[in-house]
Amino acid sequence: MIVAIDGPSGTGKSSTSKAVAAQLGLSYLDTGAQYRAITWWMVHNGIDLTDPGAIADAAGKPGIVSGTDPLAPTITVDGADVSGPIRTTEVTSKVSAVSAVPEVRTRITELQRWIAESAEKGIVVEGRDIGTTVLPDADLKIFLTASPEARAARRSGELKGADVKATQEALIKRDAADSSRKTSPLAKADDAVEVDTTELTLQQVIECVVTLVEEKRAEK
Ligand SMILES: Nc1ncnc2c1ncn2[C@@H]1O[C@H](COP(=O)(O)OP(=O)(O)OP(=O)(O)O)[C@@H](O)[C@H]1O
Ligand SMILES: Nc1ccn([C@@H]2O[C@H](COP(=O)(O)O)[C@@H](O)[C@H]2O)c(=O)n1
Repeated sequence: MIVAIDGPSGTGKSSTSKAVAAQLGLSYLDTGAQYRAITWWMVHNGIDLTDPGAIADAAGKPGIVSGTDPLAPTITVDGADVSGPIRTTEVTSKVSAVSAVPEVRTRITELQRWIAESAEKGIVVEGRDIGTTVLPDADLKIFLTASPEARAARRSGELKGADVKATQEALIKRDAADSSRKTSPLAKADDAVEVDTTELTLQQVIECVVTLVEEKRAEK
């Protein structure tokens, strides 16, 4: 069972995917963490992120490993735990420039496909292009949405009182960059089920996705 969950920033992909995977005994892959990890490495190593050529040249250098236990997901770069550093505002503001570079996407996509193929009990993979590009044959594709206001309120709550307006502007800017890049942009696959989470609690979204997975399992 391969489940692809895509959608814009702050729609609840990570929270939902982790909970669904844990509940159903599946592995879990946070593909955003991989793009964040490669971005962190580039910042750390002084790569000029305004130069796509420099990003492309460096794309193959960091060794990125994702742990896929939904109860304790991990991400390392060259053996170092970067789960904290990849969540800084600096990495968040720079990740779209790195993830837009085709050489970065080719490398990370290969890694994601290998991880999905190796997941013996099945996997929930979340990101922006999983249903369209990475795993177009996934058994179930979900596209989560929510209003910009709801997403900004959720993120500001998480960032302990961050300004809601500034948070909303930042996430709209990141979504615009991710949706407009040439190589595998953020997009809903034609056969994905769209779930608008604006008026739903996280628990309701989890239940909805669990039901959809169980229906697919019953069909197989
Ligand atoms: N339906 C919901 N109702 C209220 N809060 C929610 C809901 N879904 C998720 N959240 C909260 O919103 C925040 C963002 O959720 P999450 O990190 O899962 O989103 P995401 O889509 O993975 O974001 P990103 O793509 O930026 O990583 C978290 O604090 C989460 O607990
Ligand atoms: N499949 C994906 C997943 C993510 N990205 C890029 O990574 C950024 C961070 O993602 P988060 O889910 O951790 O917020 C995101 O803004 C994209 O630039 C991607 O390109 N493809």
